Amino acid sequence: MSDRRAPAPVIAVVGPSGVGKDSVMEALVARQPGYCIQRRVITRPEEAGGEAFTGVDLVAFERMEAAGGFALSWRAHGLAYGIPAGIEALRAGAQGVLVNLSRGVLSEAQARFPGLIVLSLSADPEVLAQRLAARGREDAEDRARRLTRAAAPLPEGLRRVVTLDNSGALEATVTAALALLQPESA
Ligand SMILES: Nc1ncnc2c1ncn2[C@@H]1O[C@H](COP(=O)(O)OP(=O)(O)O)[C@@H](O)[C@H]1O
Ligand SMILES: O=P(O)(O)OC[C@H]1O[C@H](OP(=O)(O)OP(=O)(O)O)[C@H](O)[C@@H]1O
Repeated sequence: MSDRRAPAPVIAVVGPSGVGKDSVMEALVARQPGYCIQRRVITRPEEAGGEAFTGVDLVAFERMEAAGGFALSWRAHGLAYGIPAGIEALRAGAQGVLVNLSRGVLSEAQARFPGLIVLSLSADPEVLAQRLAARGREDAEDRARRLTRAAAPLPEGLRRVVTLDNSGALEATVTAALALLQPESA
């Protein structure tokens, strides 16, 4: 009998821009030893701030993509996003690996990562608009475009979905998320 542990589940944190995906991910990792975050590669300058990510230009991104460097990649908001293939090494040593994904890539993610858990966050429309504005990274036009995707549905056929409203305090969301995720990821 092998004594190798199965890879940790990938926990895809999804929801509209400004809903709090990165904040919830950071708070979950701070509260739950064994959880870690897989950083994304994004065609955005690292100085833009926000989550910790690897910023590359489109030529470098497409080179990495063609070389099989991404477990998943997609385009949104005029940017290209990739989840490095190195996520498998993180899964080998963790209890859960959190990634910020597009809702549009979830079916592919479930096929790529068996046992995928989706943590789907929502917030009231006025809260979303306020948070996006407070973040201050996008101009008004880009913010308005992002808000039109706020209610985008999840694809059919996802097997493990945890849905939470993050309109209230971050701590409340994280406590609820841990209670719902831990039995599943233990
Ligand atoms: N529960 C919350 N209560 C108050 N502010 C929050 C909460 N969750 C996130 N925020 C704030 O909202 C903004 C957007 O959060 P962020 O985590 O960047 O969202 P996303 O990754 O979904 O775009 C940030 O300024 C963050 O500090
Ligand atoms: O298909 P959707 O579910 O609408 O998602 C589209 C993109 O928006 C989200 O980005 P995020 O809110 O993190 O914005 P950012 O990557 O520009 O920070 C998500 O991480 C995807 O990259």
